[in-house]
Amino acid sequence: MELRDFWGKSSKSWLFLILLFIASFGFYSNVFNWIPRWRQREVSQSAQGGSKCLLDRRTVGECAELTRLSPSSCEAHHLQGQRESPPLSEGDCYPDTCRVPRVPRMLYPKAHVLQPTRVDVLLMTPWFAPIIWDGTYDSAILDAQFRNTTIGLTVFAIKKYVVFLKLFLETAEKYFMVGHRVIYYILTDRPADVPQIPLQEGRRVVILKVRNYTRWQDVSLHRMEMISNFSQQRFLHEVDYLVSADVDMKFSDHVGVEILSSLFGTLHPGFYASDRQRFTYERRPLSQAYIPEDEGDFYYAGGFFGGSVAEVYRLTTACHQAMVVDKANGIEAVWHEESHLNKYLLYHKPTKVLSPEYVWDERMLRKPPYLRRLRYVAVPKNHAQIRSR
Ligand SMILES: CC(=O)N[C@H]1[C@@H](OP(=O)(O)OP(=O)(O)OC[C@H]2O[C@@H](n3ccc(=O)[nH]c3=O)[C@H](O)[C@@H]2O)O[C@H](CO)[C@H](O)[C@@H]1O
Ligand SMILES: [Mn+2]
Repeated sequence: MELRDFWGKSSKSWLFLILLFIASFGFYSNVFNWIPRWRQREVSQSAQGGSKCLLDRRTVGECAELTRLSPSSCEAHHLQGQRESPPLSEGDCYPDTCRVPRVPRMLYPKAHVLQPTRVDVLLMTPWFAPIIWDGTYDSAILDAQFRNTTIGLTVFAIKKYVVFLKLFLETAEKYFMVGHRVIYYILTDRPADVPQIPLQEGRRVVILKVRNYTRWQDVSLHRMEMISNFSQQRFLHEVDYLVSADVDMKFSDHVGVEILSSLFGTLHPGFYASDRQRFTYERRPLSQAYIPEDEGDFYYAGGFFGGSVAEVYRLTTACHQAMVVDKANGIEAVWHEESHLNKYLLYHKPTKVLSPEYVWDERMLRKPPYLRRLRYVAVPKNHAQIRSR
């Protein structure tokens, strides 16, 4: 082969080789670039299973809650509808900035600044949490605000208390969170005795089998532990808010999303007008539920409380741990888990407080005129008979 020919041919080969090299370099450098991106994606997906929302330091559970209500906020960082493992740190959600609700165009009567909706009852706690009374809110606005929210209602029906389930569920279908997604979590030792009730669309029953206890007080006390455990196992992944309710009650009027907030408690119907010295708090310093005479905001009922799953998880875990300490010290708080609930809500101020409209007992109490609606009321029960084995 002549030299010219060689150079003629080989320069073409060289050119071809150089081009090939450049092309494959470009390809591989992209591939190597993608690898860290893959890794990053894996990390961010596992971070979703971790404990923080990367975007704004809110707990991920609350971020998921926020995502559903204000889709612009966290969505970029989280797969929609996917919930996270339990947020374990405190102080990472600021009650008045947790949620900025977005609503569509709506027509409703304008509020009048110089015409208070109620003048006969307290509408706000000293820490600016609304107290929920009839006439103070507009359900249409709230329903829009809380659209796409799923509410879990936990109710225990252990041993003979299964008899209360039918009326409880039937009345809940009529009055509880109508138009919203609801999961009834029925915690029972007798799954076969859970009645079948026709449910509206978007609502379902989940039966969770749990153990029973000989003493009724232990059943009541262990509710905190069980709610705490199930919050971690499933509630955090399945619902936005949790409401814990006694089963020996019935709904008798609207109970809707006006109650929902990070953490809410209900004014006990027997004590809403009392001085704090008369509250039946635990008064023995040995108990973890101890509250001194000169402290206390309200006396809250053990039979109706709730909040975001993250906050209910914190509350129930703290109350359960306090009860474990009490047991080790050989003391049981005077009103069982209700005493611990009151201690917790004294030092973790609820973001909404429900008026006694939300827990009432018509046989024990005379209805005052300012109590316009009775929404959730006690069903008569024979204590000796129903609490026996
Ligand atoms: C309306 C209200 O605020 N009620 C509270 C009040 O008593 P109550 O006298 O209403 O207590 P209770 O007998 O209703 O027991 C509380 C709940 O525990 C469950 N249960 C209890 C026993 C049993 O054998 N099986 C069973 O399933 C059931 O869901 C029941 O509703 O004080 C209790 C603690 O002393 C609790 O704080 C209740 O929440
Ligand atoms: Mn009860």
